[in-house]
Amino acid sequence: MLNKIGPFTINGKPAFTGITPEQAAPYVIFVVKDPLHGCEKDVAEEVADHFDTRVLVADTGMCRTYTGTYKGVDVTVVSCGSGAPELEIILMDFMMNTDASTFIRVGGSGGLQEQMSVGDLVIATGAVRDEGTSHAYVPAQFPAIADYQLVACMKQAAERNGFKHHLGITRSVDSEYVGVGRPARNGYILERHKEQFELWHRAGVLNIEREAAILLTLTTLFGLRGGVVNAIGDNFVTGEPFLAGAGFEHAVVTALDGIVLLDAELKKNL
Ligand SMILES: O=P(O)(O)O[C@H]1O[C@H](CO)[C@@H](O)[C@H]1O
Ligand SMILES: O=c1cc[nH]c(=O)[nH]1
Repeated sequence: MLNKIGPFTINGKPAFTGITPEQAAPYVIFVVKDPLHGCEKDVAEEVADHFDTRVLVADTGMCRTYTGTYKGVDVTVVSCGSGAPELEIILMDFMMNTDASTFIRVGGSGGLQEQMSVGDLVIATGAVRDEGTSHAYVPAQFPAIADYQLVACMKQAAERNGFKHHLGITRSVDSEYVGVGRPARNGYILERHKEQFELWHRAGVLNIEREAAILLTLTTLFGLRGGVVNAIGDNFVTGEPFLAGAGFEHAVVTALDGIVLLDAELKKNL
């Protein structure tokens, strides 16, 4: 093959995360560093504060990574930028250089159905691939599906914690404005943007955000375990206004407790 391209590495480590393979746990949580979660400090540190033990593995400025234990299970958490293009490169650092097998996005999203309140959780069973990055990998007909065991374990975790949650489809987009039906500057929005909003609402999609589809496409494509739990930060249908951090802690605990339940289930089947 003419193409002789090699991997991105700096000082022998994966360039974007700076992680060393042996410092990645089998379970990896990805969180977006943006102000929407209402965190005072780096959002990876917020998650790592739940761990029983933790080590700062790397901080490249683009990503901060902690690995530790939570209720006896090894877990890694990475904070990174938002959108599919950024999550792709972070996922590939882990997928190409470590034995991590379970990848979970914990984040925020906009509610698309009236029965959802700000602060509720959506555990995705799958994602609409309305972003661009996943289409570079595999045609649109290929489904972005969450791992059924991981979904079941996160659902059980949410139930045990008494967190109001919904299971269903999350739609990932690239445009947080007209792409989701949110008017841009001067109220700019086209009929097709409004139609798209109606379409996905009627199709029963629960929430919109930007990273679920790339994560679930790649984990499904590469035979890995993927899952997404997003809090509802605002609601397009009821007009309930955005509240920074609403439900984020619940999403974090749902993912962490879900991992503990999944780990026990997998060990039982060994
Ligand atoms: O709430 P977090 O997880 O940051 O993610 C949501 O918020 C971001 C918008 O800035 C989008 O990327 C969307 O996915
Ligand atoms: O809370 C959120 C996050 C992403 N997109 C939204 O519409 N709301």
